Amino acid sequence: MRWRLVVPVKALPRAKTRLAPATGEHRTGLALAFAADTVRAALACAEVDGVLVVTDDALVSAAVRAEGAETVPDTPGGLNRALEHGATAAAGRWPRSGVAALSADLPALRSAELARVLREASRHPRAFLPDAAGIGTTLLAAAPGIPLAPAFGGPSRARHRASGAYELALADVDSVRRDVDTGDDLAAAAELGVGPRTVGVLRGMAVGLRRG
Ligand SMILES: Nc1nc2c(ncn2[C@@H]2O[C@H](COP(=O)(O)OP(=O)(O)OP(=O)(O)O)[C@@H](O)[C@H]2O)c(=O)[nH]1
Ligand SMILES: C=C(OP(=O)(O)O)C(=O)O
Repeated sequence: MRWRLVVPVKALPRAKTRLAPATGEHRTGLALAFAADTVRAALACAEVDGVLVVTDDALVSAAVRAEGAETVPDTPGGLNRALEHGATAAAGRWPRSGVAALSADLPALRSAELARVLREASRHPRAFLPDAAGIGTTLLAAAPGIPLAPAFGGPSRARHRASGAYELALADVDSVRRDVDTGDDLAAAAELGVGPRTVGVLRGMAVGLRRG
C-alpha cells in the first residue's frame, strides 16, 4: 500500500505553548523547525508518496513547501476537524492511497522507522501508534476507502483504541513515537538526534534548555 500523510500545524503564535518555560522566545522557531524536520523525514520515507500539511500559517506553509510538501488551508473547529479536512482532501485526490495523520512535532523522525510503522499499518483497516509517553498518539492510519475518524488530543491512545483502530506494538520505532511538548521531551528527542532545522535552532539558543 502507498501512503499520503496529513500533518496538522496550527498558527505559530499559538503553537507549542508547553515548550515556553524551557525555551522562551525560541518556542515558535522550534515549532516551525519541528514541522519542517518532520515533513522532510516523512517525504524521504519509501512508503510515502506525499505529505499534505493543514495550516493557515504562512511561515509554516513556506517552510514545508520548501521541503516538498503540499498545503491546504486550515478549517475552523480544532485539531480533529483539521485532520478530517486534510484526510478528505487527500482521499479525494489520491483515492488508491492509504491516508495517515502524523504529528508535526517529531523532530527526531527517521524515515526507515516510519516505513516500518506504515508497512505494519497496511495490514489493518485502521491502525495507530501511541506516543512515547503512552498517553497520546503520533500516527493514525486508514486504508483506502476507510474514514480516518481522528480522535487526537490529550489521552488519545485510549480513544483510538476504543474506536476500533489497531494499536501498533512495534519495537525500535522510538523516533516515530518521540513527540515533543515539553523541555524534557526536547532533551529526549535531542538524544535520539534531531533533524537539521531543529539542530539549527538549538545551536542558536543562547542558553541551555531549562528542564520542564
Ligand atoms: N491545522 C491545525 N493543527 C492543529 C490545530 N490544533 C492543534 N494542531 C496541531 O496538532 C498538533 C498537536 O496540537 P496540540 O497538542 O493541541 O498543540 P501543540 O502546539 O502541539 O502544543 P501546546 O500548545 O503545548 O498544547 C500540533 O502539531 C498542532 O500544531 C488546529 O486547529 N489546526
Ligand atoms: C494531540 C496529541 O498530542 P499532544 O497533546 O501530546 O500534542 C495526541 O497525542 O493526541
